[in-house]
Amino acid sequence: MKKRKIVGICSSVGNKAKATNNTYPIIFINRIFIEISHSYNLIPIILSPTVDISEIEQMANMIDFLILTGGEDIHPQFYNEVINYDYYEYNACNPTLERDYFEIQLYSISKSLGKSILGICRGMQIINISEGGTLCQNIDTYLEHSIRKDGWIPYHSIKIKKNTILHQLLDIEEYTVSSTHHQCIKKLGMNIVASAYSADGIVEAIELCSDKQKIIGFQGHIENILTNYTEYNKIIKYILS
Ligand SMILES: N[C@@H](CCC(=O)NCCCC(=O)O)C(=O)O
Repeated sequence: MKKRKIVGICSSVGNKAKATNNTYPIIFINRIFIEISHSYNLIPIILSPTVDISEIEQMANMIDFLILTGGEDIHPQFYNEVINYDYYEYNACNPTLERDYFEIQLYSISKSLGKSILGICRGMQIINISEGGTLCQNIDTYLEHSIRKDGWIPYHSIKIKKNTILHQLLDIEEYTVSSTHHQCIKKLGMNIVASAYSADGIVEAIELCSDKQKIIGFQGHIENILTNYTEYNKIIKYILS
């Protein structure tokens, strides 16, 4: 039997389990990543944050593909800034230093091993910070990028830059994405190419691809809109195959 490849999916850290009403710490992912993995005949593995470097190395060796998922704000200490907004409002129940450290290490090791990497939202920000870039800690532009308090998710259009892998894959100049973030890339990391922007100048996609490696980041949630915005399947296919 042909050995199935493994996709490692990073998880969020929380402290509430709705089903049981307990307050134990939990880790969780959006189930869509499991479904996407299965649709490519991959075995999904949920990666829990750890600060044990040997564990991180073993995880990176075990997987074929890495998905850095969305979630909490990355602490600005990882890009040499102090907090300049209400960090605790956005990360009320989740001190995320452990996850931040874990994902930055995991990204670097996975990259050095030549794994294909997809970063979504926070995941794209992890890629940028790991490559020496920085974030704008709180977006203040005319477009709506954050999820509203009642759960309503804004959509906006993005412009795709020519001469990028993203443009090669999608072969379109403009598309739409759903958006649930309040931070964004300020300074691009070394060698990172910004491949899409929103009308207010926010970096919406990045890439760091070569003949040997595929690394793509998306600020919007392409994973959640694959049925209606089918072109995004091409990105998933590019990374996971
Ligand atoms: N905290 C960062 C990143 C936002 C982010 O990843 N949002 C998605 C969270 C939930 C999900 O994965 O669907 C920011 O606000 O910029």
